Parts: sequence; structure tokens; C-alpha cells
Amino acid sequence: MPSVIMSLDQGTTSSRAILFDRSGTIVGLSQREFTQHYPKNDQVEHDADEIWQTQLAVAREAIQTHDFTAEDVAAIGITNQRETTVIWDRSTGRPIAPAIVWQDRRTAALCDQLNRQGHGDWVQRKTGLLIDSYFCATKIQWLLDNVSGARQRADRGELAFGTIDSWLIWNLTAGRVHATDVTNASRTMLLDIDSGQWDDELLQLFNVPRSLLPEVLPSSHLYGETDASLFGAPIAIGGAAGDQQSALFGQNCTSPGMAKNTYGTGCFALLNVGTRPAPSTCKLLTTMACRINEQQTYALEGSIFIAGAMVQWLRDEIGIIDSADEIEALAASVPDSGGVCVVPALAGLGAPHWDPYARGTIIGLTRGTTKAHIARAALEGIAFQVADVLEAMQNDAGISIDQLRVDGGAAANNLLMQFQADILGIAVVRPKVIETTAMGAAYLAGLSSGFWSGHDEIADVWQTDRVFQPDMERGEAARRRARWSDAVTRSRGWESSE
Ligand SMILES: Nc1ncnc2c1ncn2[C@@H]1O[C@H](COP(=O)(O)OP(=O)(O)O)[C@@H](O)[C@H]1O
Ligand SMILES: O=P(O)(O)OC[C@H](O)CO
Repeated sequence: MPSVIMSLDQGTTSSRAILFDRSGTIVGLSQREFTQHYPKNDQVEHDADEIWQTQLAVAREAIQTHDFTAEDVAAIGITNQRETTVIWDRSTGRPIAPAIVWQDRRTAALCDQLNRQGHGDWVQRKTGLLIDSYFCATKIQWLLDNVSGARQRADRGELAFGTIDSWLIWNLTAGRVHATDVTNASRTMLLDIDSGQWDDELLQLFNVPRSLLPEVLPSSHLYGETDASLFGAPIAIGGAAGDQQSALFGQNCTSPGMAKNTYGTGCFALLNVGTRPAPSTCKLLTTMACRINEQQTYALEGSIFIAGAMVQWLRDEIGIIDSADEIEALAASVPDSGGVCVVPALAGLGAPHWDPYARGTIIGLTRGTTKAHIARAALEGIAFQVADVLEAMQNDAGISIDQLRVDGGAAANNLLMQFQADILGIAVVRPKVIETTAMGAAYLAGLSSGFWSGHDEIADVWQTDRVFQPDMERGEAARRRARWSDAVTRSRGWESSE
């Protein structure tokens, strides 16, 4: 009898496979980083084949090194970096070009043009998204128009598009299934957010042929079986969701008003808004949270492009720390940032500013500034960005959020979590199992395959590790946020669209 669910967590910087038993305990984990390519300043690419090979390798490793076999795995749940765009040849299965990563800004000028032509409002009403190079639509358009012969091949129906979930499902099923889950589909800018279907008007605007697109399926659903050659026996693929939606589910934020924030490469705050899409007037995104059977749930999202990546940058490019976790002790060695503000706009600013031309800014330097002040200001910059999106969320949803559940690599940083609670003025709650992204995908696959009987059974799995209570006078928090807003203003529009 199968005893585990396997989550394939395909993130921006690494591919991971995690095995969960029936109690939600991790019983196997394998992880591999893969190569980031930066062909130009505003471009970020991944090799889709490397993504598949690393994902397959860690899945095999997780099963084998922990003495399981394919028969022990009840189902696979897939969760993935979203918006990253792959186009491949249906007959050979080979990508026609490197995958364009969600952080890539090469289509910013095209997005400006669409906004100037007045398409922003109706596209937002239909998709819940703001026209930005973040989403797939203009990335697809760019690939079709810039890879030699691609548009003709697409028109002949020879090519397939997919976000990373589709790409993995295609490869896991040896090309038999071309499908995506609705949460990933809602990030393409080609999906009608109300109906959950591809939309002809959007396809026309972005000049994307329908034949390119995968079938849109629920998040908890039997997508197919893995090819028997991969793991020694077929395994059911029982669920898929974009990593941030998966984390919302894995954090058990299943009732309206519950919110989570994931501190990874970027930060992604999602608020469950129930079964109707909530439009945003504060430049947040309306997105699918998940679909189980016919039940669709929606979320409001604040997407922040750079968070933990700022820490990586301080480590790899500036060299003031040797490992990401060292930043906490360095930042704690000073009582405050000494007047320094760091705006982590290394890839422009996402919500709620949406300025692809903003750039990273370190301001307030004096002769007395040390690397510790910069480290502390960098962590504070992450927390300030989250405070900005949570404020927008509360305005949009007309509710007050009373606690924030947190996860992701940088949520391990206690100083950051305490500062987050201080600035927000609400409790920040960290769960015991911080792998909530993988957990969410495991739940989705576990529900469709009958591994777990229903939501009540999985609700017990989530447990608190630590609650950070706010400990800053509100006037002081407001003063600091005002200073931060000033720094953000100075970071904006640094690059030009020329
Ligand atoms: N203790 C820490 N303090 C601050 N940032 C950290 C810490 N540990 C890891 N990070 C950052 O968290 C990110 C990794 O988190 P993870 O959730 O694995 O990211 P992703 O899924 O985006 O690849 C990296 O950008 C890293 O710099
Ligand atoms: O891979 P992560 O965790 O940085 O998440 C990336 C997001 O899905 C991008 O929208």
C-alpha cells in the first residue's frame, strides 16, 4: 500500500523533491540547484532541459536514497515557479529557445506600448493582472517573433507552450499530456479569471495561436501517469499549482481573510478572498487560489520581485556575508540601520508600484555606515515591501488582516520576522513545517488520489513553530515607513524606456 506523496517543487533557483507521509512528516528530500543565465542586464533565462533533468534526478534520488520504490508513492503533486515560459516542439519535445524567466524584463517596452494604447483596464478586468513583462503573454509573443521560424511553426500547430508545471507534466508523461492547472493558467494573462478558460480576445491582443496552449485542469486532479520507464513503475500525477498558491493551501489559508507571505527569491503575499474574484484598485493582482472539483477559490496577491535575492546579491556580488543565514548576526550587531535604506529593486518594482525601470537603491550612507547597517537595511527593505502590499490588500479587500503566516527560505531569519511584525503591527506566525509550498502540492495530490480522505484530515497537519508579536510603538513604525516611501520614490524610473 502506498505510504507517501511526492511533491516536485520546481523553484526559481532549485529543483526539489519531497516525500511526505500520511501525518505530513517529511520522510525524504532531495534538491539540486540549476544554472541561472543573464544574457543581458534585463534578461533572465533557464535551460528548460536542465530544469527537467534536475527535477527528474531529485525525484529519483528522493525515492531511492530513502529506500522507497515507485509503488510506495501514492501520487505526485507538482508546484512550480510561475510565469516562466517554455515553448517546445511537439514532435521532438525539444524547447525552441531558453525559457524566459518570470523576472525577465525584455518585454517591458512592449508592455508600455500596450498600456499607452489603452489596453490596461480591460485586460485587468478580464485577467485580474496588470500588463507587465512579468506574465507569460508578452514572453510568448517575444519568442514567436524572435526565434527564427517559430511563428510559422506555431501557426502550423507544431509547437506547444507551457509554464513549468506543463513542461514537467509533458515530460513525466513522455509527451502524452499537455495540460496546466488553473492557478498557473491564471498567470499567463491569456485566461479569463471568471470563467477559468482561455480567452479569444486576449489571444488576439497578444497574437498567440490557440493551438499552442495546454488544457486547463483543476489543481487537484488526476492529470495522468508518469511513463513507466522513469521510476520503474507508473505513478499518478494527482495535482499541480503555482508555488505561491500551493503555499497558500499548504499554510491552510483556506478561509477568506487568511493571508500568507513567502520569503524566497521574491516575496509573494496572498490573501484568500473566497469564491468570487476580488478586483483590485490598489495595483494588486487577482488570481486563482485553487480549483478542487468544481469549487474555485480566488486570492489577492502582492508580488515582490526581489527579497531573498537581495541577500544573495550581498553574498555573491558584494561579499559582505559568506552564506545567506550569516546576514542575521551581521544585522543584529547594530541596533538599527543608522539611517540607511535599501530598496531591493534589482529587477524593477512589482506590487504595488509596477515600475520596471526602478533600480536597486542604497541611500543614507555616511562615513559612519558599516556593512552591518547595510545588511540590516536590506532585511528591513524586504519587510517594508511586504508592509506596502499588505496595506494595499486590506484597502482592496476592505478587511483587516489579523495575522500573517510566513514561509520560504528567508522566513528562518528571526530578526527579519520580528521586524516584519513590528512594522505591520500584527502577529507573524511561522509554522513547524516551513516547506509549505511542497506541502500544498502534496495535499492537492493526496486529495485527488484518496491518500487523504478530505480537508479535515489535512487541517491537523499544520502546526505553529513560533509567533512574532509586534513590539514597536506605532508612531515609530509610521515614521520608518514614511522614510522608506521616500527611498522608494528615489529608486523609481532610474532606467529609461529608451
Ligand atoms: N537566514 C536567511 N536570512 C535571509 N535570507 C535568507 C536566509 N536563508 C535563505 N535566505 C534567502 O532565501 C532565498 C531562498 O529561499 P527559497 O524559499 O529556497 O527560495 P526560492 O524558492 O525562491 O528558490 C534565497 O534568496 C536566500 O538568499
Ligand atoms: O521560485 P520562487 O519561490 O521564487 O517563486 C517564483 C514565483 O512563482 C514567481 O511568480
